[in-house]
Amino acid sequence: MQRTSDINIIETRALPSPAALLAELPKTETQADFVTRARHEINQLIFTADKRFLFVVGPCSIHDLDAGREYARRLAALARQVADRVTIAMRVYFEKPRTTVGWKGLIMDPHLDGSHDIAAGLRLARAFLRDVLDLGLPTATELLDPITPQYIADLVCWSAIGARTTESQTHRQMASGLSMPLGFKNGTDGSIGSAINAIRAAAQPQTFLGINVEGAASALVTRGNPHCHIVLRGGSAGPNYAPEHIARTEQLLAKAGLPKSILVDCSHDNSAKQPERQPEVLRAVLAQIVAGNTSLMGAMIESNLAAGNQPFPQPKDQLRYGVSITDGCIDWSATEALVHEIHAALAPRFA
Ligand SMILES: O=C[C@H](O)[C@H](O)COP(=O)(O)O
Ligand SMILES: C=C(OP(=O)(O)O)C(=O)O
Repeated sequence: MQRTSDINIIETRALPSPAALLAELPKTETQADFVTRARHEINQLIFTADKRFLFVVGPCSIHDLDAGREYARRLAALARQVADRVTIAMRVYFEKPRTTVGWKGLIMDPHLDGSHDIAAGLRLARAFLRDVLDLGLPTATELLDPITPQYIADLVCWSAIGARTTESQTHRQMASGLSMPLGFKNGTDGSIGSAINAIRAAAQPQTFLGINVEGAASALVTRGNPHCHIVLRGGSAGPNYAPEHIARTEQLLAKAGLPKSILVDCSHDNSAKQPERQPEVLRAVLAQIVAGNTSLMGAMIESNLAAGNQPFPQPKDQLRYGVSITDGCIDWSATEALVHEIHAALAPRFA
């Protein structure tokens, strides 16, 4: 008989079930309480008149756990200094969507060598999330593969669906079952409509194919996630954080009957992929808030210990410490200065 399936599958590697990984790396009661409180606080910031600002900041991707932990320690200390006006969540990004191909993140290729040891990647990701939570820092990540959440979502305080997947039904269904506040990015072409449709779809009950905690193929029936909002990240036509873009987004949200809650990603097409331009985007957002805007709830920045990025792939022992292997980032001192700038800019709101 002619073979008609698996013609292009070379190998199938079994993974531990989510239940097995959760048992191996359980969360503590303290971590569960912290995640619950952080999600609640972020929801307050995004969906109510709470005056505090959500700042999602951290590396474009985590590839070196020691550098990631050093970054997290510094960020946790900084977060405590500004907590009265700014809630900081760390970008703990383990899954990278690629325009064509490239390294797909720590979960997919933790050894950075193309061996794609996903079981190790899931284990490292889970352990790292626990470490960040133990520092008292809320965790933020992009959820890309629809199976990944079963392994790590219990440790995630805020999540994003990226520009390349906001239009995907699979991701909207997944979002409808997630327990944390979640931002849908506008499309890479700049389309706001796909993110608004995504928020509406994710708010509805959905039934979709996935795995249960034992790893068995299952139909997952969701309640709908009421805590989804838009993230403006610019698009191929240019940035979308200026007052006219914000006003247009507010109009479209209102027309769709959605809360006017917007987070601006200062990176990607909002900074023409030039990391050093992120501060100017953030300052433009702050200026709008100071001028009275009430729909801008927060911002995101890609930041690392050191500035820029480095070519990848390259031999692991030649990688520079604290430098991104995906998108370029601003360095620690610029990040620290920006956080204090946000805190100072918000002073009139709290006067
Ligand atoms: O934030 C990360 C990148 O912009 C995204 O993963 C796409 O990267 P690429 O265009 O280099 O593939
Ligand atoms: C991939 C990312 O962003 P976007 O989906 O906006 O390109 C990201 O924030 O890492």
